[in-house]
Amino acid sequence: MSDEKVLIGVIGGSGLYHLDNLTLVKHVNPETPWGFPSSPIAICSLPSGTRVAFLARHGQGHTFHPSTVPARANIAALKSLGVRVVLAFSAVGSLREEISPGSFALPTQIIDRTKGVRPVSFFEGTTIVAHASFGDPFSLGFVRWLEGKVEKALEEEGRGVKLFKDKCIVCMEGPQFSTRAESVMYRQWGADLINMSVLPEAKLAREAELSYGLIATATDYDAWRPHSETVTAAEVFKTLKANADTSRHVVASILEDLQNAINSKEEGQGLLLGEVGTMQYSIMPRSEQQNPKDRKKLAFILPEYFSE
Ligand SMILES: CSC[C@H]1O[C@H](OP(=O)(O)O)[C@H](O)[C@@H]1O
Ligand SMILES: Nc1ncnc2[nH]cnc12
Repeated sequence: MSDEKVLIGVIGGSGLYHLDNLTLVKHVNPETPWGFPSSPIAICSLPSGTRVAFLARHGQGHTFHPSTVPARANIAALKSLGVRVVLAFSAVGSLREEISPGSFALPTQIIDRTKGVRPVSFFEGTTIVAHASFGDPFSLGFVRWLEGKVEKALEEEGRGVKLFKDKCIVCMEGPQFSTRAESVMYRQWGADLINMSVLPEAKLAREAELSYGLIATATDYDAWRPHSETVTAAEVFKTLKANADTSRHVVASILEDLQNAINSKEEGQGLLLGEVGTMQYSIMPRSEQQNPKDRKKLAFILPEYFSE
């Protein structure tokens, strides 16, 4: 563990590769039992000194495609820096007319359409079995906290970006976009947004007992509209820059309040850090059969349960 703790982690998705509206303090590149993160992590700070650890999900040069993002290393590296709360950003397709490209959304549910090719658990390949609770895949306390703060930040920015709440996101495998039939089916399932990145990231954050919330930034209407062209990368790129500028503004304007909320006993324990302690009830209890090497590996993310 690094001795300089940073409580807040931000994961930037497509188009969001830096937080250059904050001051860069340094880069760190922690090696984890699951390898190195997608890119060195930038520790950035506000003028007040409040710091954030920023990680570009696809690497600085967007070199990882969605199925090969080293999500375990990313989450483990953030946790090793002291991070307790992860605010992730993602470029998403919209499955609803009212969520126009350029809108922001805070999902509270996920439908998994990944294809089993991504490692989804820190416990995979070990002698220790755990079943994390995932009925509410985002940290509801954190999401509810974000709603008002993000809305205020968007109003302050004055570009008219709307915020949608309580939405359901489909995570597909990719890297190709959906067919028209799939896109229509996801709407029938009740989904509102689609991306390729929220899983396994959200699952791994839960296993590491981190609070995790996603700000979904809409770039296109996916492929469900009968009389429109289907989505292309070129279409997505049109809104990426404006969405990234707004995302940076949101981070800068909520950071201080978020740090204070984490530090405040009442809000911090009750709302924001609701996942702390949850893995205690998820790990199968036959600890005498746990291989010491596996315990050491898992102690990297859950020292409370696996340190000697
Ligand atoms: C560039 S379009 C598809 C790509 O964009 C999203 O990435 P991220 O979630 O990291 O912003 C989507 O999930 C796909 O990976
Ligand atoms: N339509 C779409 N499908 C999946 N991921 C996306 N990311 C941005 N737009 C997307």
